[in-house]
Amino acid sequence: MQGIWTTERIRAAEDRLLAVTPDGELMRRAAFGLSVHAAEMLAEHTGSVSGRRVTLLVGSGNNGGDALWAGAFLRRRNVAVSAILLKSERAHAQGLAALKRSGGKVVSVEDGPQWIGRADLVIDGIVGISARGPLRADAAALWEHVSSPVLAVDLPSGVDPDTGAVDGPAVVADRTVTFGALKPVHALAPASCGEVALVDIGLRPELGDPDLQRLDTADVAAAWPVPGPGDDKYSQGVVGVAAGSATYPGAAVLAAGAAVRATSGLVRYAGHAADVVRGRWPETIATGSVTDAGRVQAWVVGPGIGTGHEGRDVLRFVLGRGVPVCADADATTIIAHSPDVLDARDPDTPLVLTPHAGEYERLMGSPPGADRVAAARSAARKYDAVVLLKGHCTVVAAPDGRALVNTPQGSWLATAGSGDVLSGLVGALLAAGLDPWLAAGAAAHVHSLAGSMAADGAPTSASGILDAVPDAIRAIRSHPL
Ligand SMILES: NC(=O)C1=CN([C@@H]2O[C@H](COP(=O)(O)OP(=O)(O)OC[C@H]3O[C@@H](n4cnc5c(N)ncnc54)[C@H](O)[C@@H]3O)[C@@H](O)[C@H]2O)[C@@H](O)CC1
Ligand SMILES: [K+]
Repeated sequence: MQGIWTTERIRAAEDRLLAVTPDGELMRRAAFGLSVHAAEMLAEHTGSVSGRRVTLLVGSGNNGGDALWAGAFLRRRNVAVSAILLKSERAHAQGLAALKRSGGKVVSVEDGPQWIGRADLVIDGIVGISARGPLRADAAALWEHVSSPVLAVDLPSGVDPDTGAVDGPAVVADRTVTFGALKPVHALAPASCGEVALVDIGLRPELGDPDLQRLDTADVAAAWPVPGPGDDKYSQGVVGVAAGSATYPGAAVLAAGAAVRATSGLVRYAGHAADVVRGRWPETIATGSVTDAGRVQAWVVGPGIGTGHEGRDVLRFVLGRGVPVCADADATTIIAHSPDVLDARDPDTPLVLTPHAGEYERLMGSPPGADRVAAARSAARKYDAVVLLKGHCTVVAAPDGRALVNTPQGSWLATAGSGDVLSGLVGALLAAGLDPWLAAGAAAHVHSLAGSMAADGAPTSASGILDAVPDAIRAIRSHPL
């Protein structure tokens, strides 16, 4: 697992470390790491380091100090460094002195655009973890002129460090170099951060348990069910899928198909699309009703079942079986409109809810807002359920407060039916007995990997994602641990 800490926790840890570290040492460690990445980017983009031009955008805090010190280190490699001080009277004094000593040039904000225009690389040291809100007018005006690759110091300025929200002008970086630990912005705003690199400044021992996590490939590989020699089709966990309708059988085919592709046990289907599901997935046992579906170890319920009486009865029935349930799509809407259906649930059986923003609003009475992690946590508490909040980055929260983020590569998953595939994956992992929070997180991880493998740079579809699920699992399991 990769740990992620809120800026409040980072600051407290930095204070403890600063108290036992010589003055300026942490900033120099951070800045040296930053300068290494800057040189690497120059080499990547221009083929050389010496003789290249770097422009620093420098704000009034320590983030600007990091940039100035990095500029001084880059001078040692014969890089021409110019620094635009947004608040010249409040620029980091030691950093500025170091840059000047090294032969770096300080240029005025008015002359800034021409220096930015000539730069091979721009380093964003405008603000770091202490700032909130979009770029202010002076920085936003300079940002307009940037066309070279951008390296962000700690985080892209103008993006909220704790939520990744962008609410106005903000830096978009090709690479973000952060110090000591990942902050929420790095997992929640991949499009703003670009590639994220972590420079160790010795903070980890001061940090304690993370606030938020991200699954590594190794975590997903270790969690994914693999049958042993003693297993048969029942012992691996039977998945029940209650989805789709005679008019809309697609959701049923996709959710059942994902369960078929994700694990090697048995999948039962119950609903009005039984013939279509049986035709597409002959390995399933398909019946017309949940009441005669037979025994399963977990249910996926909701996609395409409708929100009327019949859908409610189906949901109530599966909630009362004493097995984990993944309630998706129409099932979330039913729960929002008729919360009494949850009375059928044995409180000890896990429930996973998978709302997108609109379904979340129905469940909670207000939209998720900028802080999607807090939003998922509060829904998890309210419903005593694991809540998988869909969006560009998927957030999974458990009622006990655990939360993880899945950071995707691109947005190809935003395609019709993609959610049906995800719920089938969650159901398969629940039936295999995984902890429901981990099941939802691992399913989101494989789903997004399958999406990017299926897309491979061009649009894909839910069927494409479904077909790529085995490749995604294979890629994860063959990844060196
Ligand atoms: N404290 C430490 O131990 C270390 C801190 N480091 C760096 O220090 C940064 C945090 O430094 P600071 O706490 O000085 O704060 P920042 O560098 O984040 O800047 C805060 C300053 O920016 C101004 N500001 C606030 N909102 C703004 C906005 N929207 N637009 C423009 N200016 C705004 C404030 O007046 C304040 O002076 C980290 O992100 C990291 O880059 C690193 O050097 C590593 C070590
Ligand atoms: K920054």
